[in-house]
Amino acid sequence: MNPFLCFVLQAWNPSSCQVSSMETSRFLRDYAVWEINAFLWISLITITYFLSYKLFKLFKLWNQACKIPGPPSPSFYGYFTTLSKQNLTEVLSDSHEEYGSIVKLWLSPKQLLVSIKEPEIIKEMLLKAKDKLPLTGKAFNLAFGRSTLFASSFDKVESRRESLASELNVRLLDRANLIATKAVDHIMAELHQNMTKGSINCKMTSQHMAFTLLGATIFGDTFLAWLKSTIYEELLMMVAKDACFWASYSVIPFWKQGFWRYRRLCTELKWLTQDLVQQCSKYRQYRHMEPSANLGMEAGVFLQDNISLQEINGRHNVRDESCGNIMSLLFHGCLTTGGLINNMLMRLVTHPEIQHKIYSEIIMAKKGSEDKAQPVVEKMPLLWATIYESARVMPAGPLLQRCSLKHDLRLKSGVIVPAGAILVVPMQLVQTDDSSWGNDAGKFNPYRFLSKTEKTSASPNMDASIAELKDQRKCTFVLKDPNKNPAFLPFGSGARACVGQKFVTQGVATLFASLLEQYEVRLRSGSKTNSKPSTNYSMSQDFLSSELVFARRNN
Ligand code: HEM
Repeated sequence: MNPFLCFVLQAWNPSSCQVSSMETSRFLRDYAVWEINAFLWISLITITYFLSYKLFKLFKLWNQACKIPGPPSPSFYGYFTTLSKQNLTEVLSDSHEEYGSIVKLWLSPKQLLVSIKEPEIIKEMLLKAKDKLPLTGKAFNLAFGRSTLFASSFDKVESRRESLASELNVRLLDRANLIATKAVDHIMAELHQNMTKGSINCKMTSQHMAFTLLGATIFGDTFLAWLKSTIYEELLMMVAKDACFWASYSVIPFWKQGFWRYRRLCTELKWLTQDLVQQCSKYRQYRHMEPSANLGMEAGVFLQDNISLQEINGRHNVRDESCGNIMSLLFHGCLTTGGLINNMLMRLVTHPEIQHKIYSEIIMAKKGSEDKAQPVVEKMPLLWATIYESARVMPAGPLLQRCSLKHDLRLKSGVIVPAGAILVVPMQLVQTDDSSWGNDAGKFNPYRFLSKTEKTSASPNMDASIAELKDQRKCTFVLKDPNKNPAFLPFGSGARACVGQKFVTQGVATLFASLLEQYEVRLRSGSKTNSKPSTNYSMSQDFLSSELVFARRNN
């Protein structure tokens, strides 16, 4: 019988008054022992259940993973140690060659990576797997605070993605030319100034151009007039650089001074973002404007329409989330757009014949246009083809990554990828694969995105973005839709595809139309670079950070 129950029954018995104090203390000791035993048993059962569940999941993972082809693990710790010495894309390239279009790689006994190289299966996977790796969301969260655009779970980002996509692709696209032209004028003025110093660094300049283009898009004129933009750009890049490192700690490293220094930088960045948002709101109130009535979106999509400055100051949740979204978007946009601009500049200096043809195209398009001040980028197919080809040969990142956090992923081919496994698409392998791109897949050739036609008038089948060019031989080139090739993935695809694709390509086209009309871009003599960079899997840093000269044209 329960000792506590015995004690209560004895308490009803009058003779129990003579129970000695010794018996009472023995009873209390027994009772304590009983309670401790019960607690230990419950803990043991819970821990055993928890461990068995984990073990069951591990066996299930191993069992499901056995059916996916791939190289055996080099050690108990998987490929993790090997990958620090060898490039992951090279390892995946060898594995795909040996094991086919879907391969697995053990990163650790619990961490399975599945790589897919076949374009049709990739499309299917990118549609079905809607979550991103938890580490990515954690890094964004640590650096920029709560964000509803780059979180790992799809449920958290779905609605904000939609509102941003409609803002960028519906409301702003009509005015994308105008926004880019304003930003480009600003960039060109800075470029004129910098050229007095001689050459400029390609990588830094590209990043700055991307930052200005995006800032003007989100904040409009206010951004272009904002005095703190230079310090903001530096701080944004500093914060972004170390985000993954600090996020990789599973416990916050509060004992490290470096971590607190990093947190201070993050706070400073947030204050600056708030300052910029407030400048925008003041400007809007002063001009009695609707959000987005100015050139850019005036942070309207983030701040939600009709929120006044006082409200913004009072509603911390709205402000924190909006700031997180603005900072993460600026970071993602700057890094990717800067990379694309950098890559394009370098391709143009190493392929002067293409630069020359784009210049002829710009002059011809301008001659046929009524508005001489606005570059008519729709009439420049070679320029668009160069953008797509640059994005193809050197994508913004080596991998597209996804995961399905809750459910196993069943592919039509019969392969089942267990929940929680890391799914990756090796971008350089897919985008330079001979079977999708032909024998010259490794070469930079923008003409692969153009088809020749003898007709000089526009075909009725052309879509809006398709334009035509008459070159010296009077033949016409028509731009193909790059997204028709399932192996074209610089902006991803499926549920988490980039929402900025249309907008950013329009902006970059406007930027280069103005830039190449006014300048011929050359490598500074003596600047070190491969004259024809190859698309090997490790990008050449020499190639990416060369010194350039912008020589003014005599138009
Ligand atoms: C050259 C420039 C850019 C490139 C190459 C690029 C590329 C990408 C890629 C590869 C992804 C992941 C797609 C996937 O996993 O399927 C992505 C996501 C995203 N991009 Fe971009 N991007 C660029 C510029 C921009 C710009 C300018 C914006 C907005 C102004 C933007 C907004 C986004 C957003 C919001 C996501 C996150 C989608 C999500 O996680 O659900 N991107 N981008």
